[in-house]
Amino acid sequence: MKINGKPYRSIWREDDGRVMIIDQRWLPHELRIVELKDRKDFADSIFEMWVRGAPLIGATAAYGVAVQMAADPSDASLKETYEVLHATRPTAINLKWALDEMTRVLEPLAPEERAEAAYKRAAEICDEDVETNRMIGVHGLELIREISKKKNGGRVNILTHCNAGWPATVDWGTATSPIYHAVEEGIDVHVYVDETRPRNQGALLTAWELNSAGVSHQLIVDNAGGHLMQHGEVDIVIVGTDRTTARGDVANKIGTYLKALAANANGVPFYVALPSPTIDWTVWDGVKEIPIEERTDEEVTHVQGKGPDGKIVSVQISPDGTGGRNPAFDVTPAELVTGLITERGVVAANAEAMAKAFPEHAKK
Ligand SMILES: CSC[C@H]1O[C@H](OP(=O)(O)O)[C@H](O)[C@@H]1O
Repeated sequence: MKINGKPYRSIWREDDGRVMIIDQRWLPHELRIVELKDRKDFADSIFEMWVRGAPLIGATAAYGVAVQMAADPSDASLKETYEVLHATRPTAINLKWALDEMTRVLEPLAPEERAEAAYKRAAEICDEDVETNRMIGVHGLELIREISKKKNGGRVNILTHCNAGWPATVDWGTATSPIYHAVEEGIDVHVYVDETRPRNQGALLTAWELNSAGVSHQLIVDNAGGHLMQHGEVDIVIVGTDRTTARGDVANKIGTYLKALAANANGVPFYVALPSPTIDWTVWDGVKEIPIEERTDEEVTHVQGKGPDGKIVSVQISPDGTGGRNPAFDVTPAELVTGLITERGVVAANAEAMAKAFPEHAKK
């Protein structure tokens, strides 16, 4: 996507070999581009959310393996790197998917061949993510186009939660890709952006990218979505996911489940933009089986923003002595999901439809 007219990906490798990211902790107020130099940088960048979003976490881990292979391509190093990076965040399955993929490619190679092969595969994973998300946009556009036609070209109101946009991926985003494709086609689209406490990925990142792209949008508090749906002001909900099970249960940022309940109660279609590396074919019941990351109290008791002097500050919003509980994700059961927007098309949220769309993964 473009920032001030200049195209960016969220992670890239410079011609001189350095791996660069946009440190998202400072957006939208500061664009800080940093090099990830060693394995610790990569682990810190994922755990501390300099980069975040399931597909981007996977892409970052892939490059983390490559940088480590350049430092030490031994079997022990490859195994330890898998463990170190895998331990950073538990919910997004793309992390394990990318580490498994890098291991699959590198394990059979002689150590001296591993660094070059790792960088090549990491770059492919990034390019594949971009194309996957573009296709999610192409298929999701159909849904928006249908609503627009039903409204005789009237404005299509879309609600999204957290940031499943360009900063959550290498490019395009997943939930935002259909939006960008619809705007490119000239469809009148308006996006209600959930702020998404506690880290406000919606307020800080989704609003920023939509603003940069000139897409009509308004920021809303997390608790306003149900009201807007009750009053017919939301035509479709499109969210991302960090892990979707083989039967279509969807783990996504905390609060997604509540939006799905409200959508279901008000007859609003609830779609999940789902790149296939985010499907965990090994789990069935998302509520029982998907590990939900618990993050720090401070993310709940404090909020970050730009102070009067323009500096980014974190302020305490709750009394001294008040602790917090901070589950970072929840699981929306498949029965609340209208459909899964994948790179291969819109698929019903059930095991049979998913296996048909991705036969290479269907249990034999
Ligand atoms: C396209 S995946 C985006 C997904 O990741 C976010 O979580 P986090 O910001 O904590 O990495 C959120 O669940 C988004 O929907």
